[in-house]
Amino acid sequence: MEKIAYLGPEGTFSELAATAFTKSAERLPYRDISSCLQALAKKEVDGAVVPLENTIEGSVNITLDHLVHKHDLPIVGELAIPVAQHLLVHPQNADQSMGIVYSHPHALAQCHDYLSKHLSGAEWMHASSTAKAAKEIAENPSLNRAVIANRLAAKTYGLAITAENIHDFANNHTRFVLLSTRKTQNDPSVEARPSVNRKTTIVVTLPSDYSGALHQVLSAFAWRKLNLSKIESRPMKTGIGHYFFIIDIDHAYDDVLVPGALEEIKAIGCATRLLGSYPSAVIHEENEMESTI
Ligand SMILES: O=C(O)C(=O)C[C@]1(C(=O)O)C=C[C@@H](O)C=C1
Repeated sequence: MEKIAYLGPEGTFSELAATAFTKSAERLPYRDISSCLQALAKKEVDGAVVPLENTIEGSVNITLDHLVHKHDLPIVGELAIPVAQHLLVHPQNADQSMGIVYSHPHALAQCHDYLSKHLSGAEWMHASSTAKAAKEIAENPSLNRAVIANRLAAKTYGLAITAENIHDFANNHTRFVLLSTRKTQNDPSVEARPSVNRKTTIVVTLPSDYSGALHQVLSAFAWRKLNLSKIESRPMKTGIGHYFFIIDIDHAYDDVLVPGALEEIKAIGCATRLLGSYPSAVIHEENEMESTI
């Protein structure tokens, strides 16, 4: 059976996403995103499902940086899943006010407005994942902590939901990617979804002594009418002011115009690297997810 690594323990959004990609695979929880990617690089698993970007919080930098700096692990599919955050407590503490709110930093940030309005006195405490926080308070009811996590975590760890849908913006989605060194470029589970699109993600490094290089990179796509759905700069980590760009193109790599655009970019001295050309789909509502939440 195929093995897929995800950020554990059971009940994370990453697990929900992994299930949405492939229900039949064996899902293996890892303590953090870098361990998931390392497990795939060492071929302990056949694939890894990791978060890339959230509607409210933006990019998951740890994933981007690992894909660019540490590993060569192709993206073979993408799913954006709905992220509904709830406030959970141990059932013994359902009537008490909690002094600490405990969760993954991204989950806390997605509920910033709610927390300032309803739990302004509470301290924020970071956990390695939403489900890790849920598991810990389930095991230690004496901890004076509320947790932000999903419905699956509440069910898995027997916690009470005291406030539902506390994320600050209704349309909260996180893009997850499936990475694999074995699969073909077409992940069949995403390919089979309605409204699937093709996307190509590249990393571009600009030549240092070329003014207007970014303008030229963008115009290589613009005059071919190739739509870009994302462009973001990240530090190269080699010195202040050194950046690379991650660009999402809304077309397949073998789309007739894409190779020409990339050749044009290379001709001005840019280095390019392909992170993947893959099918991409959005799951709009929680009830469209295969797993029970
Ligand atoms: O903690 C989890 O449940 C995760 O899967 C991680 C993570 C993230 O890294 O952004 C994934 C989706 C949500 O945006 C919140 C947290």
